Amino acid sequence: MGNTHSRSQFAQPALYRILDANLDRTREGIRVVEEWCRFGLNNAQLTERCKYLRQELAKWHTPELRAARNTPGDLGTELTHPQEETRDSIEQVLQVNFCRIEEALRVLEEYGKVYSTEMAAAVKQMRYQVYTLESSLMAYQRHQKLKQASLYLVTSPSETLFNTIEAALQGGLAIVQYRDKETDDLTRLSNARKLQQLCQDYGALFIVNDRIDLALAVDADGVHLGQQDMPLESARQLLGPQRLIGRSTTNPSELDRAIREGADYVGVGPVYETPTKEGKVAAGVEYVQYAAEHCPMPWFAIGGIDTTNVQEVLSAGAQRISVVRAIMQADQPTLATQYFLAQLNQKQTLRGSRKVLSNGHPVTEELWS
Ligand SMILES: Cc1ncc(COP(=O)(O)OP(=O)(O)O)c(N)n1
Ligand SMILES: Cc1nc(C(=O)O)sc1CCOP(=O)(O)O
Ligand SMILES: [Mg+2]
Repeated sequence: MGNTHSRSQFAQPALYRILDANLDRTREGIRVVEEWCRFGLNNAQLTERCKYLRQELAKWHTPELRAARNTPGDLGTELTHPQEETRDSIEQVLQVNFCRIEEALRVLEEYGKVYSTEMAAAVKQMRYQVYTLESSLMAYQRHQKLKQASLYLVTSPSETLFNTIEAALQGGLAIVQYRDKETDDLTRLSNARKLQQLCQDYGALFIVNDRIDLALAVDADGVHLGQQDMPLESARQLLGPQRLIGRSTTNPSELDRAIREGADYVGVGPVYETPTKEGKVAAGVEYVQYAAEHCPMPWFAIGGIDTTNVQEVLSAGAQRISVVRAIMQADQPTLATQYFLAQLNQKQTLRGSRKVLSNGHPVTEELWS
């Protein structure tokens, strides 16, 4: 490689082996991520970005470096850690591999400075590109899950919090929001951590109500903010582009503002009066109808929804609902979850072939994505 610096006879084989091993490590890690972008997400743009990075790295993987390989003499091949042998989820596979890629790029950059300053500079750029790729991929995954989710459980304080949530997750629940206005921060932090882990184990999104600091502390997928909570612009600055932000809306003007301000999803309600949010006037099914015709991003009808009225909410145009009591207080949260999901799925299937709204306008959410 050009711009090669002098090095001792003794150090050269070791240097080449380090570069060769870390070029391999980086390319393999990128390939793992690439396969998910291609086959898991079907996302051509992300797949292309991985492929580009692999090809850029390959340019530096010269015969000279490959020739230094000495696998039988490499002590590292025998060193494994039990944590390397299992992965709980696809998210973990991706996280571990991004970590591996970033570490290996850092090694290439540092040792590359002895080998070729050009290589070190190129690898540094790649490391930044990998950070951006990781953010884009995580954001994309979250948005995909959000789009696919139709039932959203907002928690209430409960003696059986974790059992109830796990039971609902077993029933197929796709989003959980931790909402707790009663306990102290230490308990909140501990509860949020456990719920985040539980949701990750089941591949569900985990959102924290009101508290951006708590969401960041437990690496939640996002926050839910009401009209009296933090403005969206400040929340976005704190959370960055890759986490989800939900906004409560009660009327068309709040909805329009949430859309303009870049909310990822909105709550639409309360559809009915509810003891869970005492004193809040019902927005009614009329507002659900309005949202169905005007909301371009995922939205969840919320407030007083249970098994007796869910059909009315779906008939008004809701494709997604959010509940507290109907699952948190159900005798069998798994069955309650499955019941709501079945109602929602039935609605989706019926709507499947209809690509226009009752007023003849195209289905707006399809245009949004
Ligand atoms: C999905 C969803 N929609 C609406 C709300 C209500 O949020 P907010 O108005 O901030 O009220 P509190 O929940 O903080 O009492 C929600 N939490 N989730
Ligand atoms: C947390 C919350 N937000 C609402 C809103 O309209 O913004 S209604 C609501 C409570 C919903 O509880 P339940 O399902 O028990 O009626
Ligand atoms: Mg709030």
